[in-house]
Amino acid sequence: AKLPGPKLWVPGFGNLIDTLINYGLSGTEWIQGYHQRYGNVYSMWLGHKLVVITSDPRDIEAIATSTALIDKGTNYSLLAPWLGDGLLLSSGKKWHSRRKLLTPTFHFRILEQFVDVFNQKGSILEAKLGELVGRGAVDVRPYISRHALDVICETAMGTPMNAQLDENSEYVQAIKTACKSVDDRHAYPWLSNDILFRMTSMGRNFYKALDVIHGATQRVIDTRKAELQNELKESNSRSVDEKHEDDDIGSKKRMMFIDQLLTMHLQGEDLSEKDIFHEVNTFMFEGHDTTMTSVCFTLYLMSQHPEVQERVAQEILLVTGSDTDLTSAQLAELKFLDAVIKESLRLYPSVPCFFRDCKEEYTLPSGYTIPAGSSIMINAIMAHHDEKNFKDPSTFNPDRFVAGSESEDHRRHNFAYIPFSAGYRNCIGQRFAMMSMKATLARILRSYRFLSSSSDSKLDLDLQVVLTTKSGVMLQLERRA
Ligand code: HEM
Repeated sequence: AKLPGPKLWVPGFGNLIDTLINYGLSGTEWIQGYHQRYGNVYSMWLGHKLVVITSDPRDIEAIATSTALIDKGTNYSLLAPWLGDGLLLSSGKKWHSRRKLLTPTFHFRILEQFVDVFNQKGSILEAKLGELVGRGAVDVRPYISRHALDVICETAMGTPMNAQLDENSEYVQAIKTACKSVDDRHAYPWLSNDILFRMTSMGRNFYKALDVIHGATQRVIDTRKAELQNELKESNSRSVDEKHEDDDIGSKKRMMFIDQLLTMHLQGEDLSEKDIFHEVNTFMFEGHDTTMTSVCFTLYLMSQHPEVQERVAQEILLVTGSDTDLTSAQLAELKFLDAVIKESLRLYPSVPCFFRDCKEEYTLPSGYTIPAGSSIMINAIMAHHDEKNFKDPSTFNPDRFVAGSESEDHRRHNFAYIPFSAGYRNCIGQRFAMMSMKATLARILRSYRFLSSSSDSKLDLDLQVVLTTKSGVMLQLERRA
C-alpha cells in the first residue's frame, strides 16, 4: 500500500484505463510517464497481478543476485508455445542445471569459430545494402533483420536458411509472422487468453507459423543427429594413430550450437532431444531480434552523429587495413566501436525491461516490501536514463565507455547499466551478440556512410518484445570512396 502508482479505476482491469487515457496502448511513453510521476520505484496492476517496477540499482542488484527471485514473470508464458522449457523460460532446478550445462557452449574458443559465418553473411548484407545507395531515405531494418536471421540460423542450427537471398521462403515468412503475433499479443492484453487467441486469425496464423518453425528445427536435429552418430561410429572403428590425425582435423571443424548440444546428448548428459529442440528454438528467438534492433539503433545514432561515425570508420580502417574478412583478433581490437554499441544499448536497450516472479514476500533495499504473488519489473531503460547513474543521460557519448577517456563515466553503480541483464539470469549470449554486432557494423561501415533521412528524424519508439520503432529506421546510404 505504501508504493506509489497509478489509480485503480475499475478493479479487475488493472491500470489499463489509466494507461490508455494517458499514454495509449503502444509506444514507450508509459514507461517514461510513470517514471516521471512516481520515481524509481512504483507499482501497477496488470489485471489481478501487482507488478512492482524498479530502476533503483540497489534494488536491481538485490533482485538479480537473489536465489529466491530466479523465476521469470508469468507474462513470459506467451512465449511458451514457441520456446517450450528452454533456458529463457525454465525455472528452479531445471534452469540451474541447464545453465551450467550450456555455459561452455558460449566459450570464447567456440565463438571464435563463428567469425567465418559473420564474414560470409556480412558480405551478402554489404552487397544488398549497395542496392540502396542513391535511392534516398530507405528503411534499413528489413535488411538488418534478414541478415541477423541468417547469422543465427547458421550458428545455432548449422543450416543456411538464406533469408537474405530468399526473403519469401516459407521459413523466413513464418519467423516474421510468429514474431509479429508475439508482439501484438503483448500489446493487446485480452489476447493473452489462449482459447480466445486461437479463435482469432492472428492466433491461427501464429500456430501455423510455429508448425513451420518447429518442423524445420526438428528436421535439422534429425539430420545432424544421424550425421554425428555416423561420425562417432567411424571414429570408434579407427586406430589410435588415425584418431590423433582426426583430432587435428576435427579441431578445425566448426561445431555449431546444435552439434555441441547433440554431442552432449549422445555422450549421456542430462539433455534429451526434446530439451535440445527447446534450446535451439530459444537461441533462434533470443538471438535474432535483439541484435537486429541494436544494430539499427547504432546506425541511426551514427547518422545523427557523423563525427562519431567517421571515428569508427577510421578505427575499422586502421585495424583491418585492406583485409575484407575480419578475424576474431581484429574484432577485439575495435575498442571504439565496442564503446559505440554499448552507448547505443544504454540509450536504446533491446530488452528495456524484464520480469521476475516474487513467490515469497521480499523487501527491497529501497525500503518497499513486495507481497508474495506479485511480479517485479526491472526497468533497465529508466536506470540507463537516470542522471544519478549517468552524467547528461540523454546525450549520446560513447566515450563514457572508453577506458581512460576524460568522459569515462565513473559515477555508475555496477547494476545501473544492464542491457544484458545481470546476476544469475543474465544473457548467456552476450559475448556472441557483441561479436556478431561488431562484425556486422565493421563490415558495412567500412563500405558505406549512413546519413540522416531528414533534419527532424526522431525515432517513434515502440515497446514490443524488444525495443523497436513504429516506422522503421529510415537512412540514406552513400558509398565510401
Ligand atoms: C543485443 C543482443 C542481446 C541483448 C540486448 C540481450 C539481452 C538479454 C536480456 C536482458 C536477458 C534477460 C531477460 C530476462 O531476464 O527476461 C537475456 C537472456 C537471454 N539471452 Fe540474450 N540478449 C541478446 C542477444 C542474445 C543472443 C545472440 C543469444 C543467443 C545466441 C541470447 C540468448 C539468451 C538466453 C538463452 C537468455 C536466457 C538466459 C537465462 O535465463 O539463463 N541473447 N538476453
